[in-house]
Amino acid sequence: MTNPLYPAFFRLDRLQLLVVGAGEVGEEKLSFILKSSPNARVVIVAPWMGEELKGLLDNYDKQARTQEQSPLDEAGFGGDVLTAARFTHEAPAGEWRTAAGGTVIWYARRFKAKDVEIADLVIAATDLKEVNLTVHASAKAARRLTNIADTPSLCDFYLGSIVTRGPLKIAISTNGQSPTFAKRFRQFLEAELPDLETSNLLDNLKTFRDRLTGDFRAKVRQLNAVTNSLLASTEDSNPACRCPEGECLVEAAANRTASSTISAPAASPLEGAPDNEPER
Ligand SMILES: C[C@@]1(CC(=O)O)C2=NC(=C\c3[nH]c(c(CCC(=O)O)c3CC(=O)O)Cc3[nH]c(c(CC(=O)O)c3CCC(=O)O)/C=C3\N/C(=C\2)[C@@H](CCC(=O)O)[C@]3(C)CC(=O)O)/[C@H]1CCC(=O)O
Ligand SMILES: NC(=O)c1ccc[n+]([C@@H]2O[C@H](COP(=O)([O-])OP(=O)(O)OC[C@H]3O[C@@H](n4cnc5c(N)ncnc54)[C@H](O)[C@@H]3O)[C@@H](O)[C@H]2O)c1
Repeated sequence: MTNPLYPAFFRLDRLQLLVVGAGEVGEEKLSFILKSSPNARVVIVAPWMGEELKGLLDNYDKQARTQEQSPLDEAGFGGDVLTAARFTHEAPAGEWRTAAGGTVIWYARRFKAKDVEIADLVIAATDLKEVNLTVHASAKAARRLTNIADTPSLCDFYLGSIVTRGPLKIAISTNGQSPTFAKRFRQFLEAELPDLETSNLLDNLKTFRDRLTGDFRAKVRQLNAVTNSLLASTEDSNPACRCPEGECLVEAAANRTASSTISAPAASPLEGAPDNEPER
């Protein structure tokens, strides 16, 4: 079977999400969306909201009130913080904020075809096939990207299982064949990738990258050289070699990269290292 899916990483602080349905499936989808993108801008339309989802949103809101809000966008690219879209002539039944600058606004009523107009991305998560089909038809007529939860044949995009380790984001899909495998593989990767060390490794690599001078090819050569050991350790199938000196792979790489970062002069210390092709 071929697998022609094309992954991309959305900035949900810059896109407006509409979620139709706020029961069990809505809670499942939104919990993963907000876990990965707590700065998302979400409008929910559903006559009622499940207690679990309410509890989740209340928790985000409580944190937002107790923690200092980060006024600038989380991704660190700068740019304007966009305000959440809303149906201006209607009173929402609930409104929640997150410490990361996200907003969730709930309108307690049935879905209307025009609702899709405020959104870039539309997710239907109701238990009623005819409602999901109406959402699909309205969203597609307005050329919105559409996910009809748990109905692959109607999805423009699938939601994936997500691993976040600092700046590293890994999205997993099984092309719709086994969401349970996607979940298990996420759990496997989460256990394999220690949070702090993976973040440190990437932070060190950024520092190293920022210090590099020279032309593009020279930079690529040096970055390839300093990251080469990551692959070198995995090439050995002996599991003992994946964890040299009792450290896990990423931990060891983070330590090695930290010393390279500290000692990296403007000119390459790594001349003569393997000249790998840039992975582009
Ligand atoms: C990854 C994840 C992301 C998320 O939801 O955010 C996600 N499903 C998750 C869990 C999960 N979903 C289901 C179970 C029950 C066990 C089982 O069936 O396996 C479990 C496991 C559990 O809950 O433990 C039921 C289910 N799901 C779909 C169908 C319909 C069908 O297959 O035809 C049915 C049958 C419904 C029924 O029988 O009524 C379809 C889809 N589910 C997808 C995503 C998309 C494909 C992803 C991919 O390419 O792999 C796709 C195509 C569309 C979409 O929804 O975007 C999230 C894991 C998050 C995590 O833990 O990390
Ligand atoms: N991933 C999964 O497959 C998964 C996850 C959780 C639960 N489930 C199963 O699915 C079953 C149903 O869960 P669910 O979330 O689909 O149903 P649900 O009954 O929990 O929630 C339905 C939601 O749709 C909303 N809704 C109904 N009519 C609407 C309309 N016209 N416009 C807008 N919103 C409308 C309701 O207000 C409610 O918020 C559960 O019993 C559970 O067994 C599956």
